[in-house]
Amino acid sequence: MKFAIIKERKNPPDRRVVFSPLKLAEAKKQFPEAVFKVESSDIRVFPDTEYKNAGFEVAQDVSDCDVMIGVKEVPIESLIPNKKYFFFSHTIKKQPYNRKLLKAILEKNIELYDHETIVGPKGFRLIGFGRYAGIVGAYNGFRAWGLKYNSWNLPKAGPLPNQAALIKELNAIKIPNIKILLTGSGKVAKGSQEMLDAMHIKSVSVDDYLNEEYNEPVYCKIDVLDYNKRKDGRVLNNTDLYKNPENYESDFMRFAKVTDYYIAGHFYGDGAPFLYTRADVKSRNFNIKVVADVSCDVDGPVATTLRASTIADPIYGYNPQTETEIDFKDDKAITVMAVDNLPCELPQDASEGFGDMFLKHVIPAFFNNDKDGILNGAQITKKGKLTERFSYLQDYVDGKE
Ligand SMILES: NC(=O)c1ccc[n+]([C@@H]2O[C@H](COP(=O)([O-])OP(=O)(O)OC[C@H]3O[C@@H](n4cnc5c(N)ncnc54)[C@H](O)[C@@H]3O)[C@@H](O)[C@H]2O)c1
Repeated sequence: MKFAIIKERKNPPDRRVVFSPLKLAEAKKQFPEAVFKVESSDIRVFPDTEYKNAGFEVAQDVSDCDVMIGVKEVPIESLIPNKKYFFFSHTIKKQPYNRKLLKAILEKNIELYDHETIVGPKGFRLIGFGRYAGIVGAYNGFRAWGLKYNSWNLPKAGPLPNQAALIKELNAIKIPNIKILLTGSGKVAKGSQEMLDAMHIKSVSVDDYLNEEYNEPVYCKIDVLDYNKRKDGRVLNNTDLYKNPENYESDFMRFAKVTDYYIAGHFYGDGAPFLYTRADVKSRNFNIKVVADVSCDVDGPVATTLRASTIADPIYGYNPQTETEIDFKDDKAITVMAVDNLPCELPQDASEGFGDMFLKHVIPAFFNNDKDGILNGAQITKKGKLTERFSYLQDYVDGKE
């Protein structure tokens, strides 16, 4: 089996790669029978020379390989017919902008496997970048705070080499005695928490957070049952909320009253109460000044997020009275950082993590007859047709919806 690590061609460029030179060497060691070839790239976070030095062939032409492994969508003109491809295709939610791509994949008899559709036996995704989003999101929020209040001037995350460098920057500034709220219990929240802990910011309980004053910065990490309550007053469990969101209402304002900097790292389930609405933000009890919205559900549960922002221009202001965007430095503004592709700002670490996940969960399937059904479950197209699991995309491909 011959695998190609392909060049990213999407714009703006994504510097991540599925295998760093180090992880590719690990893959080769574990699977000596596999051949790995690297397509030359001048935008990848690891230069060609590092792959060459690790003993891999780097070439302009990888059309002799069987399996093409990339990160983002491959432009139609670069798709090589009759190959297997792995990348984030952004087609499974019928995204209109990628309809032509999926059509071309079928026409070119390509077997498409999407990183998003690679799931374990319980249906959980095996490839995800939440942790890196949480790491960069927390950092970007502190950066936004410094710019808003002219208290420090942190560099952007993208040009810094790795998480350790972000932590070094944060540890060189003096955070005032603010209260920091973090929502979520998954990978994003964990990534943000890593940063707060690395800054030695004290973690406090919900009760203390709501009631105590501190002469140091503190943070509180909360989950769904902290910021939602059942309308009938009963206290049940997370599953009850996931299953019956209509029985709940938001209990977020008690946190908004005391919070200065809010990091949104939760997963928002459809039908759940909004954490805070535009009306809530108008309240005198809403004291949040900076929001790093990593969850980034636009015009929804975190009402200050009017739109996703970009790595190039990550920060904007929200005017609570007019419910519109203003300069984030304006006195009236709540400052919002809502970049929706944060892992791209940490390409080196995210690539190392990508390789770990891909080597653990996907590469073995090529050599064990796919005994756990990883490839079978993730496959979107086969012999010019949609697979059964993805047959719901037929109308989308045909341009009927
Ligand atoms: N801005 C970015 O660049 C970026 C990058 C990655 C992820 N995200 C977003 O961040 C959010 C969190 O991602 P993650 O990787 O931490 O997710 P995750 O899958 O690791 O964690 C989700 C958590 O939510 C819980 N959960 C499951 N169903 C739920 C429901 N109905 N309501 C509330 N909680 C539920 C799960 O038990 C789990 O603890 C997602 O909305 C994701 O799209 C944003």
